[in-house]
Amino acid sequence: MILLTGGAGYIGSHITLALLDRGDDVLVLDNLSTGNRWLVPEGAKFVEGDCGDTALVEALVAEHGITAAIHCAGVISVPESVEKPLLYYDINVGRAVRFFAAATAAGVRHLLFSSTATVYGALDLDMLSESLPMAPVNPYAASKAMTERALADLAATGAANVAVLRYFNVAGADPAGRSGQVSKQATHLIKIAAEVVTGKRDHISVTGNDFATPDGTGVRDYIHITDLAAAHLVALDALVADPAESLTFNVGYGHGASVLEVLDAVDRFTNSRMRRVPAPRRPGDVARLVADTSAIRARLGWEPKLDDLDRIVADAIAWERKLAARA
Ligand SMILES: NC(=O)c1ccc[n+]([C@@H]2O[C@H](COP(=O)([O-])OP(=O)(O)OC[C@H]3O[C@@H](n4cnc5c(N)ncnc54)[C@H](O)[C@@H]3O)[C@@H](O)[C@H]2O)c1
Ligand SMILES: O=c1ccn([C@@H]2O[C@H](COP(=O)(O)OP(=O)(O)O[C@H]3O[C@H](CO)[C@@H](O)[C@H](O)[C@H]3O)[C@@H](O)[C@H]2O)c(=O)[nH]1
Repeated sequence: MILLTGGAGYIGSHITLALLDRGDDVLVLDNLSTGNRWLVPEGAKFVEGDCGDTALVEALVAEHGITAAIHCAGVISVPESVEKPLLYYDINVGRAVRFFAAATAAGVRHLLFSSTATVYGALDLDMLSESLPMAPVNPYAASKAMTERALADLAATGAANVAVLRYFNVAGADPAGRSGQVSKQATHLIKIAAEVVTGKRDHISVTGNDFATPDGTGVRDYIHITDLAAAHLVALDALVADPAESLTFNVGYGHGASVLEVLDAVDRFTNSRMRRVPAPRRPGDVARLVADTSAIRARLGWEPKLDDLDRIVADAIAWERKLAARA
């Protein structure tokens, strides 16, 4: 049985689906702070609780014979982290460390952690490779970098082996429509654009047009959620196959799109033009984040299947329409 925190959220629910699809047993632990109970896929066990609750985590590991843990629970917004830094250190460092301590104390030997491309900071490079030093420039990124460091130190003791996956910009939804992103206050570009398409909002703000990029807007490496989820399965298998090895991988496609290119893709899909309103840069934002993906491809044999911005946008909008019909 695999323990997965944050499984009532966007990414965790898709990883749960991927694990269940291949026949693994999954126990989801989530405090529903941003997640939704109805997003936890049927077939997974669910416990409502905090990942930093040591007694609860130890009891769950013992009761369910947990062998591996995937830690997706966390707070995720760069601008919010600038406003509320200590919340980010509390949840993404404090509670994460307590979670890993409790899990390993109770006997879990394989750990997988949701990290982020933003740990690289504001390097002006075409591609970011895992060999670069972490240089976070906002509290969200710093919180993830600290937990990465704690896990490296833990792995060095031999208590567990660890896979750190540095996600680039995750978007889209399960192609079968079983899950997708649900946000009370969306902050992600493609999610917000999809809300404009369904009429939940009347415009999109383009936050910054003076970055050092070809069209002045931020460039990101958008990856389909289904490809991201698949990376967790192969990473988990690698941890189990070689308990002496720990791994750190970028998970992206290796090419970027600007904000304007993303909005063009949405307009292509709807065959209309959404209202674009210029807005100031958001605090903490960097110009460009694009993955060097050679390591995960070479070591894990991971290959994307849905590497297509139009496909990502189409799946995001299909999910948004489903949510709108549900409301
Ligand atoms: N969305 C992205 O583009 C992206 C990119 C890089 C990394 N990440 C990381 O992926 C992970 C998942 O992100 P997401 O987009 O699915 O966000 P999300 O908000 O949809 O999911 C997070 C889940 O964690 C739960 N949670 C939060 N604090 C908790 C706690 N203390 N105990 C138990 N559960 C708790 C929430 O209720 C929610 O269900 C995060 O760690 C995030 O930093 C996301
Ligand atoms: O209404 C909006 C929202 C965003 N943007 C821009 O769109 C780009 C992408 O922004 P967003 O979708 O919010 O993603 P990021 O700020 O890049 O952060 C995401 O991607 C990171 C990995 O790169 C993750 O670590 C974070 O958790 C996740 O929120 C940036 O240039 C933003 O300035 C806009 O122009 N208008």
